[in-house]
Amino acid sequence: MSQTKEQRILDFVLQNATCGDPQSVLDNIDKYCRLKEWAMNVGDQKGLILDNIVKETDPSVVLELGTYCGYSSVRISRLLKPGARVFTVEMNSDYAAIAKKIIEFAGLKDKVQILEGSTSDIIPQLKKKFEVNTLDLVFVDHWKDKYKQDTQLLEKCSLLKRGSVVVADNVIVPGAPDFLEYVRTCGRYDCTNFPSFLEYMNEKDALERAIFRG
Ligand SMILES: O=c1[nH]cnc2c(O)cc(-c3ccc(F)cc3)c(-c3ccc(F)cc3)c12
Ligand SMILES: [Mg+2]
Repeated sequence: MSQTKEQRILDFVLQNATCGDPQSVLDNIDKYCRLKEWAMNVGDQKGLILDNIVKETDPSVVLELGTYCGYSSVRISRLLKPGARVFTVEMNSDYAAIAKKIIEFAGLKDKVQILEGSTSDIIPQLKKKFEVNTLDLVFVDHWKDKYKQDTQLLEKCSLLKRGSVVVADNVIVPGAPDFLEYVRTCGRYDCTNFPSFLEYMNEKDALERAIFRG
């Protein structure tokens, strides 16, 4: 059966990265996607900004919307203290299967739980089914048209507390203008834009950090 791009990324990692070494997994995904086939990982440049936000936040409970191949799950969970957890939501089961293998190869399976399904269905289940109280960090990186509605759903489900940090990828390319307008004007978030570049390209992109005021 012909391989998918995501299977080729996994194979490259398995053949070139070091088992149990998250940084080598990240470096090899970046190498493959820069030199061979572009893919929608947050990448090394925006990834460094995300690293700094994770280190500043030192979260115990992280929610990621959009797992893809697991690159940012590895990126985030490699920085977490013992006992801290990442819940990552992916609706594409082929992507989820690849991500599971990449996260396991990186040695991070005990820190990351992949939840397969739609964010609209899973977010309302986090408290009762996954024993989540509130979220310390949310990385929004799934689909531009769902950023605003899912952020409002997090509020509605009382999953954000004062100081909860929401970080969104791609707020320039492809852009999420309704999300940006909402978090910047609704009065419930302190927003900061972090200009960078689209992964593996010279196009301008940015992360937006929106800290919930409670
Ligand atoms: O959808 C995305 N989710 C999460 N991160 C993404 C990302 O980091 C980058 C892109 C992206 C792709 C192609 C391009 F020219 C510019 C940007 C996308 C995306 C946008 C529209 C699409 F039709 C399919 C993919 C996503
Ligand atoms: Mg992205």
